[in-house]
Amino acid sequence: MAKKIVAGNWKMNLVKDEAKALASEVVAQAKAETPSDVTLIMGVPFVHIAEVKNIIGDAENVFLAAQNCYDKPSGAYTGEISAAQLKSYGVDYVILGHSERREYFGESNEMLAAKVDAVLENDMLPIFCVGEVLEEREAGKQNEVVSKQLSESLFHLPVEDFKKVVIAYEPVWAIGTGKTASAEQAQDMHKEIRAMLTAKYGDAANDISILYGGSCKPSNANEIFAGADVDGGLIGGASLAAADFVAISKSY
Ligand SMILES: O=C[C@H](O)COP(=O)(O)O
Repeated sequence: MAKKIVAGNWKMNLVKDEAKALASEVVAQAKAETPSDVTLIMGVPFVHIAEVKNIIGDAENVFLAAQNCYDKPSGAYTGEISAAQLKSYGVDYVILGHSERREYFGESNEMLAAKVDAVLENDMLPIFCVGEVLEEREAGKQNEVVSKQLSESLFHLPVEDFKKVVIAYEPVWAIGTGKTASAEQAQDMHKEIRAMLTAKYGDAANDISILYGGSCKPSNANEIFAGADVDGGLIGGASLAAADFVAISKSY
């Protein structure tokens, strides 16, 4: 069975004291309120990783994610961060292929395949984002787009590695826009994704967590998470308020 996961993506928000305060609130509230079968993840900017790791301490249900990494192991790549460096700070998950990285930093499916490999080689777990832009949705091409993203970045993996991947479906037109996919649209796409994974990897696909992302908040999480193939959420804006983020983790 797929694990229930609520992952926050702080994106490029918060300075040091704000990050420490938010992480402390999340850890305290999650301890008291998040159901024990839900994995809560904070996806934080690189500069906050050490502080947030320290705050998480030995909390049992809260994990740490980075928002990107480079695929090369080390060397003259000024400004980049390797998977091994992230691992050395105790990072558990790495968000890869977010639409903002695809759009603003030109990340291709091929580059992302190499990043997926680097993350897995360093014993961390990728949260791999897929999703279509508005024009693709309006042209009815969402299945084709997502299928290409999955096959070009993930389908080279042997099944034992593939089982470590978390998928996040984020329709780009719903990110930060306040426009959420309907619960039905989310479930339809998640079911399609599950079918694509099953066609490639068989029953192992049933254990893969497929998260929904895009204007998910306490007021709509319950309805979205009710979808049979929706195993949780990748939360942007609402992960910046501890009470909202933890409320979402109770929305199953
Ligand atoms: O990674 C998170 C997603 O981009 C969703 O962001 P949002 O919840 O602010 O729409």
